[in-house]
Amino acid sequence: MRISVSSDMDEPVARALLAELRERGHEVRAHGALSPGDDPQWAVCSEAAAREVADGTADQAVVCCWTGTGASIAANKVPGVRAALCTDAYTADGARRWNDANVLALSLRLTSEPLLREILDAWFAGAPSEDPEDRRNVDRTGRLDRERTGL
Ligand SMILES: O=C[C@H](O)[C@H](O)[C@H](O)COP(=O)(O)O
Repeated sequence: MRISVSSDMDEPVARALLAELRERGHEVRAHGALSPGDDPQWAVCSEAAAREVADGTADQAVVCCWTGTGASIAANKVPGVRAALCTDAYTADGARRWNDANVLALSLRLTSEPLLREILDAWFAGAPSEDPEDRRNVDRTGRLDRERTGL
């Protein structure tokens, strides 16, 4: 899978995320503090990673900041993006299953390396639910994108 990764801080867990994704065979593109010369501000690098999902350059993205809040807010402003701030594996599984989330947001502060691996296991094992009610909910969030973009 092609995964865009952003972080506003060059923290050990963000480096571990890059390594873990590469070890799992993903093609990784880094943004922000993980890419020399990039603007590391969370609003900028999270948007850059999320836009790659929206335009099809990436299949998914993982966006990180200290709390995960700014990264998830910025990513969710990009039409077509459904970013989920996940602090545990159960939430990551639900985000893929029920919300068809295509961007994983992580807190650099809360996510230890073992927890990171659990979250990634659940995220990549999860597939979107085919339950019609779940689909209706996800589709309805697309209506908000259309309202904002006029498309
Ligand atoms: O939501 C925002 C994030 O948690 C940022 O990572 C945080 O604001 C970083 O703050 P500073 O750059 O002041 O350390």
